[in-house]
Amino acid sequence: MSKGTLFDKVWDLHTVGTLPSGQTQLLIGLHLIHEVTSPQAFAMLRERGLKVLFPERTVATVDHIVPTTNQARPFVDALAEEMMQALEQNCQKNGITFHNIGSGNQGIVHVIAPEQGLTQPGMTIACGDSHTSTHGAFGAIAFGIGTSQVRDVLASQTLALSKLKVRKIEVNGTLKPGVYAKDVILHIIRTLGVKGGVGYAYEYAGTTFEQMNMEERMTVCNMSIEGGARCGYINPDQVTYAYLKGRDFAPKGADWDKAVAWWDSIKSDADAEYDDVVVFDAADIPPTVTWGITPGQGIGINQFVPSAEQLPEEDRQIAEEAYVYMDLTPGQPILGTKVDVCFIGSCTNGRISDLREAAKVAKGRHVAQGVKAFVVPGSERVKQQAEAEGLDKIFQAAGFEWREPGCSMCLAMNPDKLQGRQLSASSSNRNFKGRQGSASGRTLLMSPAMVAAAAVKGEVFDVRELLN
Ligand SMILES: CC(C)[C@H](C(=O)O)[C@@H](O)C(=O)O
Ligand code: SF4
Repeated sequence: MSKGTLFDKVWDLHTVGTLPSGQTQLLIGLHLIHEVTSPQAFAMLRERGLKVLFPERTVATVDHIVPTTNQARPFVDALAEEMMQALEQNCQKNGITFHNIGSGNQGIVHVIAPEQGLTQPGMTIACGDSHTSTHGAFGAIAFGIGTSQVRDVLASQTLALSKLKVRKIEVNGTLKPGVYAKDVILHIIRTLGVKGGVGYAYEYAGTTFEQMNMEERMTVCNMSIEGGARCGYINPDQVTYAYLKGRDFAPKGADWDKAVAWWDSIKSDADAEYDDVVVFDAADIPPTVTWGITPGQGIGINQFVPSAEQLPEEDRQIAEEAYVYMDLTPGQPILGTKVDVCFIGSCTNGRISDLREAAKVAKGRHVAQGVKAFVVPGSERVKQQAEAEGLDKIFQAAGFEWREPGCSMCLAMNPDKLQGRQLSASSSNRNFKGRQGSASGRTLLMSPAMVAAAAVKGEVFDVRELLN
C-alpha cells in the first residue's frame, strides 16, 4: 500500500486511467440515486441507447418530494408524482434496488445508505446530491455530482474528475456540554469560510472527532460542502467498525476480518503530507447559530450579529445583504430572536441520536404559543427506532408534530414550507434565501437540541440552560 492520506490511497486504488484532458477516470463503487437528479440522467441514457452498466452498484430511494403527512398515491403535487413514477419505472426497468415508501428502508439517501451498511471505508461513492460528503464519515471518498455525471456513472460506473488537494482539519479536546457536532462544523465553516474548501477534500482529525459517534461524524462530514469542500472524511477506526458490524451489507464472517485489515491499511499514515493543516480547540467552540444567508454566517449563541467592519473585506457585501433579508441589525444579540417554525430533521441532523438529544430538551416542556414545531425522522428505520424508544410520545406531549421520513422543510420540495417572512430554527444545513419554501422565509441553522430549545422558548435560546 502506498503511503499518504486516505484520500490519496482511495483515489489511486480507484483510478482506471488518466484521460487526455488530464483528469482521472475514477471507478465509483457505490452510486446512490434519488428522484430529483436521476430522471434526466436516465433519459439521456435512453437517448443514447445505453444501459446501466452495473445496476447492482446503484441504490435508489425517494426523499426530497415525499409528503410527511398524507402519503397517499398519486401525490397531491403532480410534479412530485411525476418524479416518483419516473424513479419507480427507471429502477424497475434497469434492475435497480429501490427503497420505496413503506418498504421499511426508505429515507433520506444520506441516512439510509449508512444505516444499511452500504457505506463503507475505502469506497468511492457518488450521488447526484451535494451532501453526499456525509458518507465520508466512514472513511469513504464520497461526493455530490451533477445530472450529466449521474448519467456517466449509470453508463460507465466511472467519472472524469480532477484530483483534490487535502486539508487536515484537526479539532482536539472534549466538547463542552450543550455543544454538538453541528456546532463544530458551523464553527469550522464560520472560520474557514463557505469557499474556504474549494479545491480541497477535508480530512477531519483529532481527538474531538475520535470521541464522536458515527452519527456525529456524519453531521460534520455532511456540511463539508457548505464549507466549499467537495468531500470530507474521517479515518475509519473502532467506532466505525463497531457501527458497521452486523449491518445488512457489511461483510460477514471471514470477509469481515479481511475487510477490517484492508480498512486499517487505507487510513492516512501518521507521516502523510497535507496541502494544508488547520487546528482548532474544542474548548473554543460555543453553541453556534447562523444569523445570515450562508452557513458561514454563524456566531456563538452569546455573540452579536457582526457589523460589516468586523468582517473580512470579502464577507462584507453578503453581510449587508443578510441584514436586510434577515431583518437583523449589526450589534444585536441573536439570543432572544423570535422564531415561528422549528424544524428537526434532514440528512445533517435527522438521525436517532439527534432526535434523542432534541427529545431530552423537549421532555416535560411545551412548544411556545404561536410556534409550529415538527420532527421529521431521517428514515423509516430512524422513525421506527424513535417510536420504540417512545421519543414520538415525548415530542407529541410537548406539542411537536411527528411526521413521516424525508427531506421535508430542509428544502421544502414537499408541502412543508415556511409562509411569508416566517423565521425558522432549523437543524438542516442551508439557510439560503428562500431555502425553506417561502421566497422571503428566513432560516437560522443550529443543532437539534438548540432547535428544541427555541421551540419551547419561542425564541433563540441557549440550550445549556435547559440541560438538567
Ligand atoms: C435536490 C438536490 C440536487 C440538492 C443537493 O444537491 O444538495 C438538495 O439535496 C439540497 O440539499 O439542496
Ligand atoms: S435533507 Fe436537505 S440537504 Fe439533505 S439531501 Fe435532503 S434536501 Fe438535501
